[in-house]
Parts: sequence; C-alpha cells; structure tokens
Amino acid sequence: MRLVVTGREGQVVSSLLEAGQLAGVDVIAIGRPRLDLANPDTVIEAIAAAKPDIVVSAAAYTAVDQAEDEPDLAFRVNAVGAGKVAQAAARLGVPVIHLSTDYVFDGSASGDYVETDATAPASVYGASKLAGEQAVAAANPRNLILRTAWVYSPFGKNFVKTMLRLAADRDEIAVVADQWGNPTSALDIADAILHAAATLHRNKDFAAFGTYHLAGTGETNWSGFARHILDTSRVSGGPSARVRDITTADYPTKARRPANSRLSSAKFASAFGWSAPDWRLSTQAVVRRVLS
Ligand SMILES: NC(=O)C1=CN([C@@H]2O[C@H](COP(=O)(O)OP(=O)(O)OC[C@H]3O[C@@H](n4cnc5c(N)ncnc54)[C@H](OP(=O)(O)O)[C@@H]3O)[C@@H](O)[C@H]2O)C=CC1
Ligand SMILES: Cc1cn([C@H]2C[C@H](O)[C@@H](COP(=O)(O)OP(=O)(O)O[C@H]3O[C@@H](C)C(=O)[C@@H](O)[C@H]3O)O2)c(=O)[nH]c1=O
Ligand SMILES: [Mg+2]
Repeated sequence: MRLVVTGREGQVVSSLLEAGQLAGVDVIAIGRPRLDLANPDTVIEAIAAAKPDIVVSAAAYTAVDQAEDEPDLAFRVNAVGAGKVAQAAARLGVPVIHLSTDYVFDGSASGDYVETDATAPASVYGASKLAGEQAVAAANPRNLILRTAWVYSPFGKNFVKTMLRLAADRDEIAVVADQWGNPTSALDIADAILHAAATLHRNKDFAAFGTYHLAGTGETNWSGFARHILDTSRVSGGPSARVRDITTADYPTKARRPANSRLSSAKFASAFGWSAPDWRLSTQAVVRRVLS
C-alpha cells in the first residue's frame, strides 16, 4: 500500500512518515513548491506523479488567528486546495482521507459533538475548513473526512511545545480554563490513518465513506492540558511552572474559539475498531520525547 500525503513538515505528515516506516507502509510526502495548495493548479499533476493507492490530505493553513487577516489565502488553501487534492484522487480512482477540525462547531453544545450535529464555525479558519469538507465530498465520493482536535506531537508547532518553552523562563503561566476539548496526539492520528487506510485497501467494497470524529480519549480544558504537560515535565526532570486558570475574556485573541468542542469518536471506533489512548497517556509520551 502506497500512501501519498500532502505537506512536508506538518505534525500529521511527519507522524505518518514515522509510522509508515515502522509499519512497513510506503508513505510519500509531497508539499511546496511542487504541490502548493495556495496555487491549486499544481495539485493534480503532483499527486498523479506520486502514484498513490490512497491520498491523505493533511496539509492546511492552520494559523487560527492569522486567518482572520488572510481569509482569501485560508480559503484558497483549506477549501479550493483541499478540493483539488480530493479531485486528484478521484481522477486516479483512489480514496482520499482528509483531515478537518473541531473548529467547524461554534461550541454551544452541552455534550460531545457527533458527526450529524450542525456545524457553525466561529472563525475564518473553521469556516475555511468546513468549506474544505464540502469541496472534498463534492470532488470524491470515496472520502473519509476525519475531524480531529487540539493536535500536538514532537513535530512542528503545538501547545505542548509552547508550554514547555514558556515554563523554561516563567514561574507561572495563565491559561484559559473555559474552553473544553480533546487533546489529540498526531502519533495516534497517524496510527488511526494507517489502520483506516489498510481497511480501505483490503476491502474494495468498503461503503462507509463520509465524516468521522477522531480525537483523543477523555476531555479537558486548555488549563488542565497545560497542567498535565508541566506535571509530566517536572517528574521527568524538565521545566515546569504553575498554571493559573483564566477565562477566554482574560486572553483576547483575533479568532473566536469554541467553548466546548468535545468530539465523540464512537462512530470511528465502531467502523474501524480503533480508538485513541487516554489523552493523558499520549501527552506523557510526547512530553518525554520533546524533552529527550
Ligand atoms: N494542529 C491542530 O491542532 C489541528 C489540526 N487539524 C487539521 O489536521 C491537519 C494536519 O494539521 P497539522 O499536521 O497540525 O498541521 P501543521 O500546522 O503542523 O502543518 C501544516 C502543514 O500544511 C502544509 N501547508 C501549509 N500551507 C500549504 C500550502 N500552501 N501548500 C502545501 N502545503 C501547505 C505545511 O507545509 P510545510 O510542511 O511545507 O510547512 C505543513 O506540512 C490539517 O488539515 C489541520 O487543519 C485539525 C484539528 C486540530
Ligand atoms: C499560549 C497560550 C494559549 N492560551 C490559550 C489560547 C487558546 O484559547 C488556547 C490554545 O491556544 P493555541 O493557540 O495553541 O490554540 P489554537 O491555535 O486555537 O489550536 C487550534 O488549532 C487549530 C489548527 C485546530 O484545528 C484546533 O483543533 C485547535 O488545536 O490556549 C492561553 O490561555 N495561554 C497561553 O499562554
Ligand atoms: Mg519555570
């Protein structure tokens, strides 16, 4: 099985390259300048040349606050570009596995979001990703749209690395405690994608295409996540700091973020027989890797 994944150094693409090597699966990453989602005309040819059995659409414009100032670029990359990736797969007669986000929801629900819940993005990033889901589904009926959340890993930029960096020269970090969600390790996402891809590859009659939530098991808020990161770091001999709970109003940002974007991953678990470890266990593994 040959997976062709978009992007070069992002968290999910890096995790897939590593997981593919361990599992003996060919993973080919293609990104800028060859495949530039901001220049969607580059996409079809770059993907065809890589001869995929399955395409994984992991590249995206992910700067949530910056997107408020660059909506055109965010939509070109996350909506038009993503649609082209799915179209490239369709032309080759292969499925596409596309990554989306919890930020397609506005956060007003009281429980976990399921796949059929109404979307209502509160940010440009969220709106561009929702448009991307629609473009992917329209371009290729053989799509898995995996909505994940709060992604961290040893690679790229993420909240775990930010907390460890801040703790190195501060005694206290103020973190919002009124936004709830599911921290998700990109290492786990990669494992889940390999698992789902193997299912699609093995079963040519696979019929359960569509949207799935795929996030870490268990819930917390950003402050609880920060505390667990820094507790783990302290016992591992790394930097630590006190975490002070603040509210969203105390931490003004350009983009509005959902107060509750918890996702139920039950549909993915029942379709693919895979669920993520508890978020605390996965966080510990990544913190230790970042420190080592
Ligand atoms: N990070 C998160 O917290 C979450 C992410 N997601 C989604 O999961 C997916 C993977 O995210 P993650 O791995 O964290 O992303 P990162 O922010 O770590 O990396 C972004 C990736 O997109 C690539 N990219 C950006 N712009 C372009 C472009 N114009 N053309 C080609 N490639 C481009 C980058 O390329 P390069 O390698 O060249 O830098 C990089 O590989 C995305 O679809 C994202 O929306 C969903 C929920 C949470
Ligand atoms: C650095 C920092 C952040 N925060 C807050 C801001 C925000 O509400 C929350 C998380 O900050 P971040 O900037 O890491 O989060 P953000 O960029 O919003 O993360 C999102 O990225 C996109 C790509 C997604 O798809 C989402 O699932 C989600 O992971 O923590 C603090 O309260 N204190 C701090 O010192
Ligand atoms: Mg400190």
